[in-house]
Amino acid sequence: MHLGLGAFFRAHQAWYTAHADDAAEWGIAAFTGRSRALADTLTAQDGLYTLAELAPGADHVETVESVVAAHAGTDHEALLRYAADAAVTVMTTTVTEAGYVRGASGIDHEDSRVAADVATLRADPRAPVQTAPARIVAFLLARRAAGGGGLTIVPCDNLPSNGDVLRDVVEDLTSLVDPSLQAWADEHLSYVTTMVDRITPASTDDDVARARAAGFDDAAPVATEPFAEWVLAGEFRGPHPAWETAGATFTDDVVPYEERKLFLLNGAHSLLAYAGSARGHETVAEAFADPLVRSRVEAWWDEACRHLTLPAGDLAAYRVALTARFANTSIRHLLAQIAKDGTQKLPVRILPTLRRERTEGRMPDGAVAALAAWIASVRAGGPALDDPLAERLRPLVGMPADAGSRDLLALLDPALAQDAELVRAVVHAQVLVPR
Ligand SMILES: NC(=O)c1ccc[n+]([C@@H]2O[C@H](COP(=O)([O-])OP(=O)(O)OC[C@H]3O[C@@H](n4cnc5c(N)ncnc54)[C@H](O)[C@@H]3O)[C@@H](O)[C@H]2O)c1
Ligand SMILES: O=P(O)(O)OC[C@@H](O)[C@@H](O)[C@H](O)[C@H](O)CO
Repeated sequence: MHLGLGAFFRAHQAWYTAHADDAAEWGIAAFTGRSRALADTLTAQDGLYTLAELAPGADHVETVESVVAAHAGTDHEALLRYAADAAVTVMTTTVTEAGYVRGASGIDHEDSRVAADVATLRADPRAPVQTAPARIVAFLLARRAAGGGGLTIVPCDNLPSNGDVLRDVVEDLTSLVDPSLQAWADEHLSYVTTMVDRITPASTDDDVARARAAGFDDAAPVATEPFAEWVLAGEFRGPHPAWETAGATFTDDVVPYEERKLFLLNGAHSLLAYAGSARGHETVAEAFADPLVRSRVEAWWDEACRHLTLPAGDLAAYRVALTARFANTSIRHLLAQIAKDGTQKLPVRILPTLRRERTEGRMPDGAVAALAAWIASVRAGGPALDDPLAERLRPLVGMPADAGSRDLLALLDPALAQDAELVRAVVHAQVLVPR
C-alpha cells in the first residue's frame, strides 16, 4: 500500500520494490492525495510507467512494474478493502511535509479539516475523510474490525524522525476518534523511520516526448537522477520486500543520515529556491551555476557540516556528489516547486544549524542567506507565498525589511525574533539579494 502516489514514490519506493530480489512476490496498491488524474492514467496502462534516469550523456529508461493498482485518494472504499486484506503488510507514505497536519505536538487541533475528519470518523468509521492521518486511522479501524494482522507504516517524506512524527500524529488523532484503537495498534502496528533521497522533479510534457522518442507510449512517465539512497530504521510487524537487495540500508540509527541529507541537500535546495529565483533563475542547475548563489551554498555547507556526526570523509564525499547532482542540467528541477511550503521546510532544513551556530556565538552566513531570501520572497509576493500558512504570510507582502523580518522569523520560531543581532543580519542580507 502507498499513500501519496506521485513522481517521487514512483522514482523511489516503487523502483526499489521493482528491483528487489523478491519483486515477483510483491505488488503495490497506490493512492493519490485526492485528484483522480494520475490514478486514471496509470490504471489505463495497467500501472506500468517508464522511469528515465537522466545525466548528461548517460540516460537510461526502464519500465517499472511494481505498481499493480492505482486509486484516487477519494476511493475510500478501496482503501478499506485493502485494510481487511492480510496480504497487505506494509504502508509507505509520501504525502508532503504539510500532509501530516502537525501541530505543536501531535496533530494540529486548530485545523478545520482535522476537526471535520474527527467528527466524521466518530459518527461512522467507514465514511470518507480528507486528511492523510485520518485516512490512516480509518484504515486501522477497518483493519481491526476485519481481524487483520500486523502492519508497518514507512513514511518517506523529508521530515526528521518521520516515523515518530507520523506515530504522534496518528496516535493523537486516534485518541480523539476512538481511544480503544490504541491497544490494538500497540500490538499490531509499527512505524519505521526513513531517510529517502532521489531528486525527482514533477513530470512534464517533455518527459512524455522523451519516453515516446525512446519507443515507449507512456502518458505518465517519471524523470529522475541516477543517484538513489534509502536508509530505514525500526521494527517491522510483518514481511516487507527485500529492499536491501536493491541497495536500501537497514540500520539502528537513521538520524546521522537524515541530518546529512536534510541539511546538505534539502537545506541547500531551499536556499537555491529563494535566492535563485530572486536572481531570475528557474532551475536548480541554473541557480547553482550562479557564482553568487553558489558562494552562499558553500557557506551553508560549511556551517551545516560543523554539526553533522558522520565522519568528515563521508561528508566531503557527499558534498562532491551533491555538487555533480545539483549541476546535472539534464534534470529541470524547478525552483518554484522547491519554494513551496517554506514554513514547513525551513524549520527542519535550516533552523537546527542556525540555532547551534548562534549558541556557539557565530552568525552563519549561509543560514542567514536562506532565511533572508525566503523573507524577501514573501515580502515581494514571490513563490514563498505558496504555503499552507499563506493567510498569515500575505499580510506581510510589501512590509519594510525590518518589521517584516521580525514577524517572519517569529512565525518560524519566536525565539529567533528576540535575537536582535540575527534580525539585523537577516535584514542586511536581504539588501544583498539582488532582484
Ligand atoms: N520529489 C523529490 O525529489 C523527493 C525526494 C525525496 C522525498 N520527497 C518527498 O516526497 C514528497 C512527495 O514528492 P513528489 O515529488 O512525489 O510530489 P507529488 O506532488 O508528485 O506527489 C505528492 C503526492 O502527495 C499527495 N499530497 C499532496 N499534498 C497532500 C496532502 N496535504 N495530504 C495528502 N496527500 C497529499 C499528492 O496528491 C500526491 O499524490 C515530498 O513532499 C517529499 O517530502 C520528494
Ligand atoms: O520534495 P520537497 O517539496 O519536500 O522538497 C523539494 C526538494 O528539496 C526535494 O524534493 C529533494 O529533491 C529531494 O529530497 C531529494 O531527495
